Amino acid sequence: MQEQREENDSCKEMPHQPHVVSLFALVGMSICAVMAVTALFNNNVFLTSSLFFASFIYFVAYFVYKKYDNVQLSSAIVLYSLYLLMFYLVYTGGVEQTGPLWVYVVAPVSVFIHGLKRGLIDIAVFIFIISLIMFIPTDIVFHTTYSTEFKLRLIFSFSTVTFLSALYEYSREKSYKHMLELNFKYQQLAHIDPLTKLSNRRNALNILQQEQSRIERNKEALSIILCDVDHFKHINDKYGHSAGDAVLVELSHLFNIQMRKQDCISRWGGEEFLFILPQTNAENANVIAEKILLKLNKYALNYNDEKIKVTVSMGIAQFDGSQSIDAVINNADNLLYQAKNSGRNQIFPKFENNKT
Ligand SMILES: Nc1nc2c(ncn2[C@@H]2O[C@H](COP(=O)(O)OP(=O)(O)OP(=O)(O)O)[C@@H](O)[C@H]2O)c(=O)[nH]1
Repeated sequence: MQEQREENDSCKEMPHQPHVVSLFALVGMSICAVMAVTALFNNNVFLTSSLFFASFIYFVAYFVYKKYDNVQLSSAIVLYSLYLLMFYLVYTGGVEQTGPLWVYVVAPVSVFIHGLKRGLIDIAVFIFIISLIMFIPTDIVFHTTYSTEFKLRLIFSFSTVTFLSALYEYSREKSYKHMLELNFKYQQLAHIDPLTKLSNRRNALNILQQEQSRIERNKEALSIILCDVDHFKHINDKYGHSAGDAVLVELSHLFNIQMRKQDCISRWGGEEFLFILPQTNAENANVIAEKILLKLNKYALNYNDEKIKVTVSMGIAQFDGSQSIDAVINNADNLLYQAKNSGRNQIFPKFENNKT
């Protein structure tokens, strides 16, 4: 149970930012539409229709995201239609050979959408194709020619922008991962007791709340055991505070061994522990509590060559969903108090099979 409830224990891949992809689609759609109108005024019919078509494709990308929530398909449409538009602009030269000026958009968009590795592979393929388009001489219609200086400078300056975009993306990914790690660490600190590494009181209460709704649905029994170390002050006074700490850590290991995987063991406070036992009635909880008591009675904890004998007292309360969590905890607390008052090293309530 504890394992399942532990917060994310690994840093996930950086997610694509769906909203930014839809924004790319909107911006692409608007810019292409404006450029198409400009080309229309310049009587460039072929460019006008190509840009209107590109604008429509960006609209499709936006629609796919909004209607079907398909970010991957929407990203692919945005990116590869951008590539096709750039190939077209480099091939034809656009208006007065200014078409290649737009290729710089490709670098940041590629690494943003596909991440560093895949983005750089895409860009390498892109550079290869525009080099082919520019350097391979052809007299096919609409193919424009550029000076060698222009072609080389375009490739070099585009590579520089790619390098800077990759650098930016690298530091963005790094800080994102660092942020996830910090987030994980603080979540751990908020839920785990630093000394024993058990769930803390807050986490135990969360778990009880979740279990309460489950019990209400499934009508299953759940028991809690409130367990307090006997005369712990005496252990601290006799062996020192560090020894007291070591006792708490050792007890936590021992409880972990005795309990089932679905049970939750938490440090309720000071020298007090709370066990949450799902699908367990009070009688069965008593069997587990008995096992712990017997184990401790035969056991002495080792601390700096000293053998420290430890006993615990426990109060068990069954939770059937009709009471409040506070009421069940109070019930267990009262029973623990009775166990203490009856001489400690025992469990309350007493059951038939209670050997103490
Ligand atoms: N070493 C150590 N001691 C702690 C910690 N938290 C609480 N304590 C000590 O636990 C002791 C609890 O003492 P009491 O409440 O009198 O209880 P007790 O001595 O166990 O007596 P009973 O519960 O009546 O059997 C106090 O001395 C606290 O200082 C901790 O994290 N480490």
